[in-house]
Formats: sequence, structure tokens, C-alpha cells
Amino acid sequence: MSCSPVELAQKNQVLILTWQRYRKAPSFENFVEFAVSLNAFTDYLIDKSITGLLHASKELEQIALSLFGDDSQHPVSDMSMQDLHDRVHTLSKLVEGYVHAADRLADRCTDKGKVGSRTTRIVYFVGHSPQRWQDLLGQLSYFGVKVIELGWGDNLPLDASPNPLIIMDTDGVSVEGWAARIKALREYHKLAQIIGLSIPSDFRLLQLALKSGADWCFPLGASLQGVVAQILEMNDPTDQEPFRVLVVEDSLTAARAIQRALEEHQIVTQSIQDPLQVLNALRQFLPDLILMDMYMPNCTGVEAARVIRQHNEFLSIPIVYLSGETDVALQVDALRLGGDHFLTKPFNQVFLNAIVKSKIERYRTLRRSMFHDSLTGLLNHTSTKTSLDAALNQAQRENGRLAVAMLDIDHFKKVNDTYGHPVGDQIIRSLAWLLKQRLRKSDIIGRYGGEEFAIGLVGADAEQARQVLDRIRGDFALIEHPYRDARFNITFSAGIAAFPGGDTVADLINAADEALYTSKRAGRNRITIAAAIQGHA
Ligand SMILES: Nc1nc2c(ncn2[C@@H]2O[C@H](COP(=O)(O)OP(=O)(O)OP(=O)(O)O)[C@@H](O)[C@H]2O)c(=O)[nH]1
Repeated sequence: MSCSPVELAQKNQVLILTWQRYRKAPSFENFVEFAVSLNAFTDYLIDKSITGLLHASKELEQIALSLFGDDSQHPVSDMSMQDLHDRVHTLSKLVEGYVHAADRLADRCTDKGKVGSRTTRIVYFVGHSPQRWQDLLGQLSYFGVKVIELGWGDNLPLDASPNPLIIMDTDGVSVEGWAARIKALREYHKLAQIIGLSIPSDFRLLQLALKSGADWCFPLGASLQGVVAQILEMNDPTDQEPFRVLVVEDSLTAARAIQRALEEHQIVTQSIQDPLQVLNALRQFLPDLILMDMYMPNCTGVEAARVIRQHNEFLSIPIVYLSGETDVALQVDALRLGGDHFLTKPFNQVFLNAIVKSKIERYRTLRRSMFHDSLTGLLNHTSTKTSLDAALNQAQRENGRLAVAMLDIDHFKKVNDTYGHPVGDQIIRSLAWLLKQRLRKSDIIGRYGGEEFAIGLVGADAEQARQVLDRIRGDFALIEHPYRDARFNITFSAGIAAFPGGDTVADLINAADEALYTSKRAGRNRITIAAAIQGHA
């Protein structure tokens, strides 16, 4: 999460201003402006995973959208006006609370910038029997999460973070009891993230838990690792690159209006008037989606879409047509010929944004699955190599440094043979989490093969990399992996090579691999710097 309280406050200010404008002059146009800024604000909270604020913002958004209507429905009734006003006020108070926590949040963020730095997050556990969850609490501690146990009715300490993560075990409590407790926690800690444990897997009860204010629920008997994964994910939402949209539209005025609408939602745009330029623009701008006018002088939108789909690299990029056309048969035809959606002009800005974002999210998920490993979410073999190539090129251009490490879990065959493949998979995931938690965002972490990982530490020399990885090695060896009633420990070995020293990624990987095998031969659970690199240094 890139924490920017200043940015959050600015966005909230825009929302308040558009609301005040509507209150002064309650026209339909001013309501559209307010709804658009509210929608942009909600999207921002989703992007940054600011769950607590999101509840209030989404609720307000739902009410505003239900009052959208048209010219004839504005101004809204006095009662709706007052309700909206109160909600905008409540939301801005919550944002203030969040912004006041700026220092603590900023500390968390800057920490990530240091080589091998770690973050610590406090989690509150509310429940009758924390001893039942000792494995969960123990596992979390290995990943930089400190757990504070509270009794069922206890309040959070006064110095608790304004956006605490609360895990609540509902086992042994009546439905009314846990629903009321979730409600009370949500009421007092509007910015909290709340996870409910032992919630029966029943539609009505899940609905009740979510409605009462839980963000996530796990049923009785949920796998420990699933819960750990969810908590770690809520702790570290990944930063997203801004969405990019190419607008193909012959009318400059129409293109500008679309670009303005999208840019309000932090979407980066570029427009071209001539569809014959579309292939060049796709290669240079690398958009996530194309908004295509249906009727242009030299070529129709459908013809342009067909040309685009002739190219393998653009086969899956979403294309959304924009047109005044209301002929359903023609729209169906256009979609069949390579489009993903059809928006008719004049379009509702909130709807345009929602369509564009949902299409891009699906497209990005698809691309992520092409470049990432499904077990760990880390880069896969091919994209690890591509990323290392790019990092090495940059280090060579800028006289920088790059350390490459190969890691391999020790005696992994024995783990599989003794505890079974699923437990083996879980060990691979644990190491992936630990690496993600300890290394910087700019570092490259890939699953190179079965139980082998390749890492690129950008800006680090071999010795710095050794120190960082040695701390991770020591901590990984301490993790107690639960198996039935017992626990066991696992280690890994690593080898490191660095630039300057090796001049191609293949050289660096080979040298790091040789050093890894030196570690293995020397008894495992250790890290070796490649001899050639030592010589070079
Ligand atoms: N559970 C699980 N096992 C895997 C996966 N990929 C590879 N393996 C197993 O990892 C084991 C690797 O074993 P080896 O290469 O012989 O080495 P090792 O037992 O780790 O011993 P050393 O590396 O010498 O310490 C094999 O049994 C593979 O089947 C995976 O995705 N999940």
C-alpha cells in the first residue's frame, strides 16, 4: 500500500467541494459531478485497501447512485439532502482520523525502503479460547505480525492504531452475541479490518457477519494456512500501476471529454484521432484497454478491432466501443467481431469508469496468471529471468549494483515423503511469504523451479545480499510448521553472485547456482558467495 494521507485528504476535499456545490446549486449536472468524485474516492479506497473508510464511502455511494435519476429529480428531497450531508460529514471525519495517523503509517512505508528491512503489524485477537489458535498466532509471528490477545468483551487499548486488524473467534458464542460484538467493534473502529473465525458456512449467517461489519469470514475448521494467507494479504496489498486507456476517437472534443472523465479516476489516457495509427499507439503506450469510437472517417471501429486482433500480442486486450448506435443487432455483431463491451453515447461517467475498471482488472488478472506462479504468487521462471535482465541492464547503464541469489529448500524430498505433498507445498508458500515480507518492493523474487527460488537484490552488493538473506535464513529455520500434533523445522541453502562481477544474467545465475551447491555440500542451512565474485571484489 502506498500510504499517502495527503493524497487521501485532497481527494476528500474534492468530494466535499462537489457536495457543497450541489447543496448551493442543486442541479442534475452538479449531482453528476458529486457522484463522479464520490465514485473516484471509493475506487481510490479500494485501490489502497483502506477497508474501514470503504464501508462508509460505499454506503454513501450506493445512496447517491440511487438518487441519480435525471434533470427532473433534482434537487433531491430535503430528507435525502440532509441524509447525504450527514454522511459526507461523517466520512470526512473518518478521513481526518486516518490522516492524523499519518506519522505511524508513513513509518510503516519508509521502513520498506531499506535493504532487507522488515515491517511489524499488530493484530488483535478477540475470543474465548486463544489457546485453540496458538498455531495461527505462532505462524503469524514468523511473518512480522505481532498478536495481542484480548478477552471476548475487552476493548482495544487506547493507543491502538486507528486502522487495527482484528481477528475474532466466534466459536462458543451465540449468533446474536457475535453479531452484536462485530457491530460494536465496527462502530468503535470504523477503519478496522475485521476477520471473523468459526463463522458457520451458512448463507444467512455469513450475510449477517458481513452486514454487521466483518470484512472476511472463515468457517469452523478452515485451514490454518488459508487464514494466515488472508491475514498476510490484508497486511500487504500490492501497489498497482495506474490503469492505461487508449482512446480512439476522431472528434477531439469527444476524446477530451472521455479523457477528463477517466483521469478523474487516476486512469492514464492517450488519444489518437486516426485509427490507422492504432498499432503504433498500442506498441508505444501499452494500454490496458482501448475505447474505440464506432464510426470514424477512414475506418470503422469494428474494422480497426479486427486489424488489432490479427496481432497475437493484442489478442486479449479489451476493446470497448463508444457509439450513439442503439441498434442491438449491430451491437451484437460488433461484439462478435472482437469487442468486449458497447457503451452508447451520451454515456454516464460513473458507468464508463466502472466498465473500464472492471474490464482492466480482469485483463490484468489474466496477465498476472501468465507471469506469476500460481502456488506462491511470485514471478514464474520466465518472468524472473526477464525481470533480472531488465534490472541488470539498468545496473549496467547506471553504474549500479545487482546481487542475484539462488535459494533451495534443504532435504525437500524428505519433507514430501514424510508429511505429504500438500505440506510440502505449504512450506514453499511460507518461504515465499517470508521473502515477500522481508525484501523490498523493488527486489525481484521468483519461483525458479520446484523448491528453488531466484532473487535479485537491486542496488545490493554480494555481502549486503548475504547479510539480508542470512537473517531470512535464520528466521525461516525457526518457523515451526505444524503437522498433526507435532511441529517440525525446515532450512534452506543459498548461493550469491553479483554485478559488477558477472556480466550476464546467465553468468550470475550459474555462479549463484554453483555457490548454492557449495552450501549444500558444506552441510546445508548456509549461504555462500560465488568464488569468482569474491575474487572480483
Ligand atoms: N510439494 C512439492 N514438492 C515439490 C514441488 N516441486 C518439486 N518438488 C519436490 O522437491 C523435491 C526436490 O528434491 P531434490 O532435488 O532431490 O533435493 P532435496 O531433497 O531438496 O535435497 P537437497 O536439495 O540436496 O537438500 C522432489 O521430491 C520434488 O518432487 C512442488 O511444487 N511441491
